[in-house]
Amino acid sequence: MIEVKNLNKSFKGISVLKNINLTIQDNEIYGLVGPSGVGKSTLLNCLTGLEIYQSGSIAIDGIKLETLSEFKMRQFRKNMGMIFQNFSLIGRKDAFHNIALPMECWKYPKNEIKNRVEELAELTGIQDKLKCRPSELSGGQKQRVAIARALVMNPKYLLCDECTSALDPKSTVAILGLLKNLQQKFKITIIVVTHEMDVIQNLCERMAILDKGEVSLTGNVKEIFENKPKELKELIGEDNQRISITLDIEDFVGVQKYLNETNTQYKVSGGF
Ligand SMILES: Nc1ncnc2c1ncn2[C@@H]1O[C@H](COP(=O)(O)OP(=O)(O)OP(=O)(O)O)[C@@H](O)[C@H]1O
Repeated sequence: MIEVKNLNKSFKGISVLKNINLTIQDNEIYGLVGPSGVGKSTLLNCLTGLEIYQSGSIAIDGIKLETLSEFKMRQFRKNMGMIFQNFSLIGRKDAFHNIALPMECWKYPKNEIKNRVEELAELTGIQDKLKCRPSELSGGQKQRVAIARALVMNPKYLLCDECTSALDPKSTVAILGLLKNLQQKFKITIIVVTHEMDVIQNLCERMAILDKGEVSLTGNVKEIFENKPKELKELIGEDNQRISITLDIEDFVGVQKYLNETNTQYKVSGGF
């Protein structure tokens, strides 16, 4: 379980995350959404210990990250897989060695690495691509390599930062299906940062909306999209729709009646 309490993070005195409180349960798929620049990636980086924070606390399975030494933090990071929009693969290595990289860094025996890479390649559907370099793969295949690499150390958490934003709709659906299957197979907790509301609705059970560095709303995805609270409307731009129409005075009376009956806000300006 991830528990974020009163988290504050700033860069060079400029506050980015303000008093963030979040709880993410084991084995759930949790969505983080919010306008560009609101601090979503920064929050993910705080969760993986890649960014320090000025105050507050992040406890993952009861371990407070702010208390970990550098060595313990490195050990802890084995538990956190990450995938990104740009895949972050190493261009000169083939898919096999991209996936194997974390295990090689931790000096696992070669046969163990081979077995694990082949198992994950099969699960992610790239068993015939292991000798290909990233430049020889499609976007969807690159993301499958990145997912396999993120899971190679058998992490408990998988953090996805805009992981389908660079993919076409068909590849997006395939990757979302793959993530769901892997979540069930390995019983991992997945945190998804995205701009795509379809991704949230298709993949996540609960979600948080970040606004101006703060959590403006948390809750069940289905309920939030059914009830459309103002926080969601603001995010998807439905709160503020303005249309401008020109009417003859005779027509205006009927339209005005309708606007009043439907509680629609309007402004009248006259002219010839
Ligand atoms: N290393 C850094 N140094 C200084 N400022 C940073 C750094 N990283 C991020 N920021 C700033 O922190 C704010 C939040 O950035 P972040 O990337 O977390 O936003 P985001 O919500 O993920 O945005 P997007 O949806 O566009 O990816 C931005 O104003 C950004 O410029």
